[in-house]
Amino acid sequence: MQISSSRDWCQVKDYFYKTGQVPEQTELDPTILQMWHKAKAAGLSPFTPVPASTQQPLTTDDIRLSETVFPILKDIWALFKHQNICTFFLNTQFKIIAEYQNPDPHSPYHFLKQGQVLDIAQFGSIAPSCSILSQMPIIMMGHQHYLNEFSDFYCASVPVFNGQGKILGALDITSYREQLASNWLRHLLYQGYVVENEIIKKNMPAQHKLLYFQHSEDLLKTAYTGMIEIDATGQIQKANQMALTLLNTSIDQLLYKPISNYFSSISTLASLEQQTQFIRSQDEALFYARLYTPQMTKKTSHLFSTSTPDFKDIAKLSKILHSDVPILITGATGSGKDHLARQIHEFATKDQAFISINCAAIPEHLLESELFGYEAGAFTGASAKGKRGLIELAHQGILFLDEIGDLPKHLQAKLLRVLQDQVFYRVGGHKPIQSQFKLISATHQDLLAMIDNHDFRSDLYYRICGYQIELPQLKDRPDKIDIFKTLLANAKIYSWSVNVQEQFEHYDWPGNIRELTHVIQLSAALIAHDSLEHAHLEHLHVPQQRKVTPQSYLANKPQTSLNQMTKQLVLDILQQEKGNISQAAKRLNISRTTLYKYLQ
Ligand SMILES: Nc1ncnc2c1ncn2[C@@H]1O[C@H](COP(=O)(O)OP(=O)(O)OP(=O)(O)O)[C@@H](O)[C@H]1O
Repeated sequence: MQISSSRDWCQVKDYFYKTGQVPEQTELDPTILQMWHKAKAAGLSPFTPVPASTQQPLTTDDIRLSETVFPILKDIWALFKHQNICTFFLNTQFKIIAEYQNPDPHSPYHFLKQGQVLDIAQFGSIAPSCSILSQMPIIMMGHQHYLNEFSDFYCASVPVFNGQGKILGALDITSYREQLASNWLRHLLYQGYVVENEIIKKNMPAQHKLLYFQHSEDLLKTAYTGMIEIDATGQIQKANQMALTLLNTSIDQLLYKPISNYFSSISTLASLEQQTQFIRSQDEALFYARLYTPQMTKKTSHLFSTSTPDFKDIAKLSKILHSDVPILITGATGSGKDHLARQIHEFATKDQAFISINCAAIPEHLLESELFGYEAGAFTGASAKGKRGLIELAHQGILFLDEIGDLPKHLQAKLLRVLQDQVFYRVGGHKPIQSQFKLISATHQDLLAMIDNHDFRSDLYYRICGYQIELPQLKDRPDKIDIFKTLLANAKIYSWSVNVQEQFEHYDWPGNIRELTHVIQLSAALIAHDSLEHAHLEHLHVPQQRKVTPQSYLANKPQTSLNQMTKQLVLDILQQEKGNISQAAKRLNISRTTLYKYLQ
C-alpha cells in the first residue's frame, strides 16, 4: 500500500490496532513494525496520550557514561541547533542519561529530560529504543511513531557499543519539524564511533596496548580507525565496530584470540610502536597500522571538567554561559570561585543583574524564602507585603549559587524544578512565576561523592554542571605570580625584594588566594614605604641562607604558623590602637568581622 498522507497513516495504524497487522504491501521497516507490536501488546493505542514527564535518578554507571557522552551531545547540538533539534543518549534501560537542547519551557521536547525513562509500554515506537533493540541505526519519521502525538517528530538514532559486543545505549537527534534526518544519521554514526573509541581508551588497563589500523593513513587517527585492544600476551580484549567491519568478522570470533591469528605479517608488535607500517590481514588486505600505549589521562571524578582550566579566558566562559550552559566552579576554599563568577558577569553583562547567595551562610529555615520569596502572611513574622526571592530577582540576569553543596535536599528538588521549567512558586503562593536566568554555581565539595552518599541529587547535578571549571590550589596555579603581583599592586605595593617572591613561592598557601590577600593587606599596613623589602611573610619557610637580615616588625618573633603569626600582628596593632577595633581594622585594611575572626 502506497502511503502518501497523514490520513493514510492514521488508517494504517487504526487497522494495525484492530487486527494486529498492517495492510498488505505497506512499506514499514520490520524493526519499527516489531516495536508497534510491542506497544500494542503493552496496551497502547495510537491515541494514548504521552505520559507526564517523570525523572529517575542516575546511577553511578549512568554518570560515568554521560561523562563521555555529554561533550559529544554538545558538539552535535552546536552543529544542528539551527534545525531546532534536541539530542540525547538513551541507555539500555531506556533512560535518558544526558541531553542537550534549548532550555525553553514551551519546548516540544519537554519530556526529553535527563532521567526520563522512555519505555515502549508508555511511549511506543521511538528511534533510540528501536536502535537499542535492533542494534542498528534507524531513522523514524512522523507517523512511523506509534503514538499519534509523535507524528510530527523526525528522529535519527545509532547504537553505541562498548568494544566487547555489549550495547551501551543509543545516540539520538530529534526534531519537531521535518528535517533531513539522513544528514543527522551520517553525523551520528561518526559520533557513535567517537563515543565507542573514548570508552575503550578510558577503561583500558595500563599494560594493554591499542592497535589502530585502516586502509588509508589519513584515517588512522580519526574516529574511523579500526581499534583493537591487546593485552600483554598479545590477546585481543576489545575491538571497535570499525575493526569488525574492516576485518569482516564478528566480535565473538575476535575476542580473546591472539592478534597474530588476524594479521599474518605482525612479527614484532614493538616495531609498530616506533612508526606506522603496513600489516596484512588473513584475507590479504593491506592496512596502515600503528600501536599505541595511550597516555593514561588522570581519572577525575568531575564531569565535563576542563583539562587545563583557562583562567584568563573569561570571554570563553562568558560565551558558554550566554549559550545557556550552566557553569559549575569547583575548588578549595579561597581559590577564587566567587571572584571568577563575578568576572564572568562583568565581562559581558555588567548591566544585567548578578544575584548571588551563599547557601552555606543562610540558616536553613530562611533559605527557602530567600531563594523563592514568599507571599504576604506566608508565615509568622513574614512581611505583610510578601517578598520577592533571589530567583525572581535574577530574571534576565545571572544567579550565582555559592556553596551549592550545602543546599538542603528539599530545596534541591525545588531548585531542580525551576531549572527544568523556569517556573516556580513563592512560599505560600499559588501563582506560577517565570524567571529566566543564567546559572553559575560553586562549591568546594565533591558533589559526585555526595551523590554516592545520597546527599546531592544526581539530576540536579546535571542541571547545574553544563560546564565545569576546577580552580586549582594557589600553589599549583600557573598564573600564581601574576596573582601575587596583582594583589601587591592592589595594595599599592609596586616593588618588592627577591626574598619576598621566594617566600611566596615556597609557602603552600592552604588558604589560597584569600590567605595571600590577607597577608598582603597586613604587610601593606605595616610597611613604612611602598616597597616590600623584607615583608611580613618572612616567617614563612624559606631556605635559611637566602634570608635577608631580619629587620622587619616581626623579625625577633619565634617562627610559628601563619595563623598564629597573623593573630599576633592583629593583637599588636590592636594594642597600638588602644583596643579600638575600628581603628585597628582600618589600619590593617580588613573588615571588623575579619579582625574578630583573627582574634578567636
Ligand atoms: N584571580 C584573582 N585575582 C585577584 N584576587 C583574587 C582572585 N581570585 C580570588 N581573589 C581574591 O581572593 C579572595 C578569595 O576569593 P573568593 O572569595 O572568590 O574565593 P572562594 O573560592 O569563593 O572562597 P570560599 O570557597 O571560601 O567561598 C577574595 O578576596 C578575592 O577577591
